[in-house]
Amino acid sequence: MCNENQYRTISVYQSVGTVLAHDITQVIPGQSKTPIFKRGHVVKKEDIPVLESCGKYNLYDLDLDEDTIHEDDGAVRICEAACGEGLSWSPPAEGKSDIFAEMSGILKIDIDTLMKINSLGDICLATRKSTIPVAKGQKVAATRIIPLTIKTLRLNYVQEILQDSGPVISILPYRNMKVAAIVTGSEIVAGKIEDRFDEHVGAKLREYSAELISKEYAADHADIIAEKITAAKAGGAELVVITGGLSIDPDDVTRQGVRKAGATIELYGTPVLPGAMFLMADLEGVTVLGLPACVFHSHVTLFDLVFPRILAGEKISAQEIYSLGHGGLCLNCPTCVFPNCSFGR
Ligand SMILES: Nc1nc2c(c(=O)[nH]1)N[C@H]1C(S)=C(S)[C@@H](COP(=O)(O)OP(=O)(O)OC[C@H]3O[C@@H](n4cnc5c(N)ncnc54)[C@H](O)[C@@H]3O)O[C@H]1N2
Ligand code: MOO
Repeated sequence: MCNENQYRTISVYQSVGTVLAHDITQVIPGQSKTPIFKRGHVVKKEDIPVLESCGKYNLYDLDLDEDTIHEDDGAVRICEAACGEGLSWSPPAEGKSDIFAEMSGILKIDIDTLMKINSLGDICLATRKSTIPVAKGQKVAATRIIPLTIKTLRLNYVQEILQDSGPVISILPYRNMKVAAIVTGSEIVAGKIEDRFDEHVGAKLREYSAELISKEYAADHADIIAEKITAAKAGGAELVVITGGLSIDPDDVTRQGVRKAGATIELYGTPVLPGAMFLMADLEGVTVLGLPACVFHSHVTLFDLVFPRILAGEKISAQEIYSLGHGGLCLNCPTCVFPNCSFGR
């Protein structure tokens, strides 16, 4: 650990003229937690009662040698080593730097390396959950060292781990994707039920700036659905979304249509609610998603977990979707805070 001689203690009553070795925090329970004095502040007579009110009776007068790194510099060095492209960080306050997304996309965390770093015990790297969609400017992580100072060698070791692994935190940006929609349902084709695609699924495509290149209606016939899928691919779709017809009625023939189009069904049936009847298929490199009608009445479904990741270029396996059963139950809260909840995490 650190050389004891570097940590001289001074009574606050004799501290006038002392340069503060670190930010000093004032906590007012239930109200605020702010650095009331910053590192480098020169203590004045009138500061003494304020320091007392924060419960500070002694201060450090640090004398760091070149083998020792201050907490503020430590935080910055961890940010530099842990962050990939598309991230920025705040100047340290109270020894901690916050890390922000510089672009919208999918947050990726190298969980194994994160665990390695945090298991060292004197480094804190706290992140949001991997694979959540984040918007430009959102906080995604924060870091600090635990002691006030750390040996340079120790931080060099952290940097070596990160050099070997590559960035622990990165953002996969969304691509502009051409999406074709096929809305199934003979009742919709006949005009008996008004199509609500645009306000539900369409809104989500717009939210992520995906390009809706076509929207076709298909009655509940496998051949018609297959034709529409073939045409969507020929029309340049990179992703085909088909709604409805995915549960257990005789009229639910979307799956048969996908098969007739020649696509390979990678997944039908999931442990995620809403989204149990979700389908995922591949048609010569074009992803085909079957969205059960829950997308028309639930604010959030499995589609919200999968769609942004596809836009970011990720290939999601059936096995990964099966693993979502743990955390796969949406509680349909009156005020939805997704993705900041346990759904799909
Ligand atoms: N006995 C069972 N009932 C249900 C099961 C089940 O396994 N056993 N599965 C449930 C699940 S899970 C889902 S999800 C729903 C819906 O499944 P489908 O994808 O087959 O939905 P549809 O039958 O095609 O439509 C249901 C309902 O929604 C209306 N709809 C469909 N598309 C649109 C649209 N574009 N705009 C407006 N409304 C639309 C449609 O007219 C139907 O009224 O099944 C559960 N039930
Ligand atoms: O596919 Mo359904 O969600 O379980 O509504």
